[in-house]
Order: sequence, then structure tokens, then C-alpha cells
Amino acid sequence: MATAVPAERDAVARAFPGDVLAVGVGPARAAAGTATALAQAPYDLVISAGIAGGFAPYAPVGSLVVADEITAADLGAETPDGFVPVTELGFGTVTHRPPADLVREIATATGAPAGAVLTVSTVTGTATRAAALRERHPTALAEAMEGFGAAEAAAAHGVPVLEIRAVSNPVGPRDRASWRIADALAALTEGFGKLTPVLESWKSV
Ligand SMILES: O=C(O)c1cccc(C(=O)CC[C@H]2O[C@@H](n3cnc4c(=O)[nH]cnc43)[C@H](O)[C@@H]2O)c1
Repeated sequence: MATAVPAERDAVARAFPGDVLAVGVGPARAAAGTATALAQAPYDLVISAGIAGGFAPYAPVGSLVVADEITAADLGAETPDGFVPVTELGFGTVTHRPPADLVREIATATGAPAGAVLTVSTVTGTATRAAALRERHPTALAEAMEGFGAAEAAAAHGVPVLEIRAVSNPVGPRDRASWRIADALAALTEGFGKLTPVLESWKSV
């Protein structure tokens, strides 16, 4: 399990008995930290977890979401006609898909909706960009900064990946006063309390 910062690690570890590592903020730190862990020990599953911005009204502050798709939303090129993902330029990948059966079971156990969780290197700070992201990714529930990096590392090691996020702020105009980090961390702990039995039985199948 990879979180960005120690506060997220501790929130997850309160309810989840497996290894939980705080690997740093952003997709590059997530990829490097996750790949290092996977090179040192065998794991059945990588989980990227932490707080996130939620797209209103689909993912309100304090709610939990589970990714059915982990997509790098700003990996590409800006053109006069708009954003073009690297895949359309002939390179790499922009999306990883967690195991559908596991996503369904987690959604059922936690009540969290399943949808795309976007990975960005720049936190969205305007309504215009929030709307553009939802237009390009109509199933997006949340944005965060690590999922795609962890997913790339997991894919390189042939290990499935999940992303679970608790919403600390709305995606949109920058407003630090509106952040509810404590509420999101509490939702993360509560969510992992409910999904840990699902993970344990999935592992033993
Ligand atoms: O300064 C700002 O306006 C600002 C707004 C939201 C988040 C940040 C961060 O630096 C947090 C990065 C950290 O938390 C995750 N996170 C939480 N909310 C968001 C978001 O709205 N968009 C992207 N990432 C978010 C992220 O995964 C990082 O680990 C600053």
C-alpha cells in the first residue's frame, strides 16, 4: 500500500494490517517508491490511497471513491485544438484498470462509488480546468497526484493495482480554507475498516 504522506499512511494503518508506505507526493515519487518496494518483496496487490479532490456533485468532501480506471490526465501535449494524450502521439499508456471484480466488491463493502480517478501533476485551481477534465473524462470522480505512478510501477512488476481516495476538497477554484483534511483522513480509516476483509478474502482466492 502506498500513500503520499505519513498522515495518510497512519490513517490507513489504523484499519489495515498490511504494509503501508508513505512514498511522497506526485506521480514520480509514487512510481519510484512503489517500484522500490516491489523489487524488495513480493506483493499480491498495490494500492494507492490517500486524500483527493472530488468532482462535484459526484464525490463530495468527506466521501470515499474507488477507481475503476486510473488515468494520467495531463500526460500529453497541448495543441491549438486542445489537449492530446501521449497515446494519441504514439507513446506509452495513460490508463490502468484495477481488477473489475475487486472494485465491485469494494464498492459494495464501503458504499463508495466507482469511477475514474485522475492523476495530475498540477492540482486543479479553476472551474474552467475542472470542467475541461470532466469533459475529457466523463466518469471522473476525483483527482489526485499519485495513482498513475503507482499503477505504472505495479504494471512493470505484473501486480494488480487499486486506488482508493477520500475527498478532502472539491476540484475547482483554489480555496485552501475549504479543505477538510481531518474529515478525509477519518473517511480513509473508516473505508479501510470495511474493505480490509474484502482484500483479505480476495488475496486468498
Ligand atoms: O495549494 C492548493 O491549492 C492545493 C489544493 C489541493 C491539494 C494541494 C496539495 O498540495 C495536496 C497534494 C496531495 O494531496 C492529494 N490531493 C488532495 N487534493 C487534491 C486535489 O484537489 N488535486 C490533486 N491532488 C490532491 C494529492 O494526491 C497529493 O498527495 C494543494
